[in-house]
Amino acid sequence: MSVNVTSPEYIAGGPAAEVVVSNGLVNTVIQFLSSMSWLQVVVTAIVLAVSYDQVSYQLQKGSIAGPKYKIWPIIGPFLESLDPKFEEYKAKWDSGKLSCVLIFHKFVVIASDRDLSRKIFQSSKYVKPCVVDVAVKILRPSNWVFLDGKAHTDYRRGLNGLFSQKALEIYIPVLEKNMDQYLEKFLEYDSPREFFPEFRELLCALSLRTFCGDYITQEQVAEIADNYYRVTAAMELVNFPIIIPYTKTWYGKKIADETMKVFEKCAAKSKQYINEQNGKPQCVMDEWIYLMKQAREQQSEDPESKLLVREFSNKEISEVIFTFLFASQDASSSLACWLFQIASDRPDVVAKIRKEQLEVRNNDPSVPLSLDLINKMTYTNAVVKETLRYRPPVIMVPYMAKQNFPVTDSYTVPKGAMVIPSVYPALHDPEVYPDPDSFIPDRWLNATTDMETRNWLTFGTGPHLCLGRIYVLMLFTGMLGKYVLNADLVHHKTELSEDIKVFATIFPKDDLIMEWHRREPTAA
Ligand code: HEM
Repeated sequence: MSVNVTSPEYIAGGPAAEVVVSNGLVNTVIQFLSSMSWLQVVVTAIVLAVSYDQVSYQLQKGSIAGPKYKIWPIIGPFLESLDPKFEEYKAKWDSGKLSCVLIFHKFVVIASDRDLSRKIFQSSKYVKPCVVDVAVKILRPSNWVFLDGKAHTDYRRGLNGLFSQKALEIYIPVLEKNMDQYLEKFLEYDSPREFFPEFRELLCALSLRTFCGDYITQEQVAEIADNYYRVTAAMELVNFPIIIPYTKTWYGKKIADETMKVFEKCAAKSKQYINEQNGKPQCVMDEWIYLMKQAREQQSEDPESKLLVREFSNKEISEVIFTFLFASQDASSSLACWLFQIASDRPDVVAKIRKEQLEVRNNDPSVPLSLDLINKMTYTNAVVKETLRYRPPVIMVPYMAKQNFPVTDSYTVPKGAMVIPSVYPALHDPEVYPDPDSFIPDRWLNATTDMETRNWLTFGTGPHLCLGRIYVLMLFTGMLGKYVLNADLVHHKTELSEDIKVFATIFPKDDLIMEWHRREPTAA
């Protein structure tokens, strides 16, 4: 807290008295400084800065858990934050329901408790999502993800229809065609390889085809899939205030801008197809433009009716679609890595999935995917849900306190602090998920309310709840079933396979070494 010594609250007397006192004080300080050597001035400045830093930390920390003193003066655990370790996060969660650190001047409060995490997610009066500074430059300041409160809720209402059951049904044939192509590619590899990059490419291609259909060319898909990692790599906690050519942030922004340009052109083509050729929606863009058309027609019939979906420009569409890619790419790649690693390590789980896959298709493996079929895959879906619990891709979500936030009766998060609800501890709560460090898909066959709601923070909760959550479950249930039915997955385990690497989301530390072999889907 800074104290203004010239403020009326601080000294009694009128404006004239204020000037006299502050002049006197300034003179005393100047006299004191001029009697010191430069070395003494520098040492005094450092001592004052370090003391201020410690006092500020102690005041903000209050009663919650955290190091007794800020061990590294000024920078705090900044170096650790550049290379985050899962074990360090875990130690923080174990240290208390609320704990804290101070990195430079940024005070960070971490909630590990389920109820406190939910409270933070749902307190939009006090908090808003917090992104690293460079995200605003890369995603553009006009992007909807930076809206807050009512403006955010209203905008989001226009996007909900893109992930309704009806819309999801439309995307399945496109997804299946692309899943098949990648399955062939994986089966053709003649030796084991790291599947972390393979899955990143697969998920990028699936997302791009779902979002843009055939308006995006195969070359554009390949180029975006190849380069997208530069966007993730650019999102560092601390960046230089301006973007310097040929640095990580420069490449990140370049790729984002080029990708948004591609999306803008796709949106123009989709408008032509839906509006001028009366086409049937086949991808997210089509569905969005179709919903706009429907809303327009409804309003022309009934001018008094409120527009359900307003008109979005091609540029706006391109920015929103980019946020979908941004939100999905790392989390979905993380889920793919854990899901296929876990499945290949557990032949009993694979056998049950295969049995179910044949049953729902009446023993005809050529039956194409549909929403109806996927909804019948109860066990396969349980495997996906258990993976999302056991290895949740997003382990915590940073928010920022817009004002002092009384998070408990005894502790108030100071305005401006980062406040982070954690996802992982709620999903490893032994009272709700007994034996939480074991992978037990069957637990989902008789799920309790707490399992599916109060503790289920995998996709967040509250006004920013993940827009793609139902799509994720549908896509991965369909894909796991199909891949396991058609391939034998061999995992080359290393001593790092079970260790967790944090790279925006979480991945097996050895990048998952696998090989895939073709199998006869009806084989016993
Ligand atoms: C395994 C995959 C995924 C996981 C684990 C995941 C998880 C999350 C989480 C934890 C949040 C923050 C929620 C909050 O603050 O309450 C989020 C937000 C979001 N997700 Fe996902 N997500 C996944 C995939 C996707 C996909 C595929 C899409 C789009 C197609 C998507 C779109 C979004 C969007 C747009 C937001 C921001 C919503 C808003 O601010 O209103 N996500 N996701």
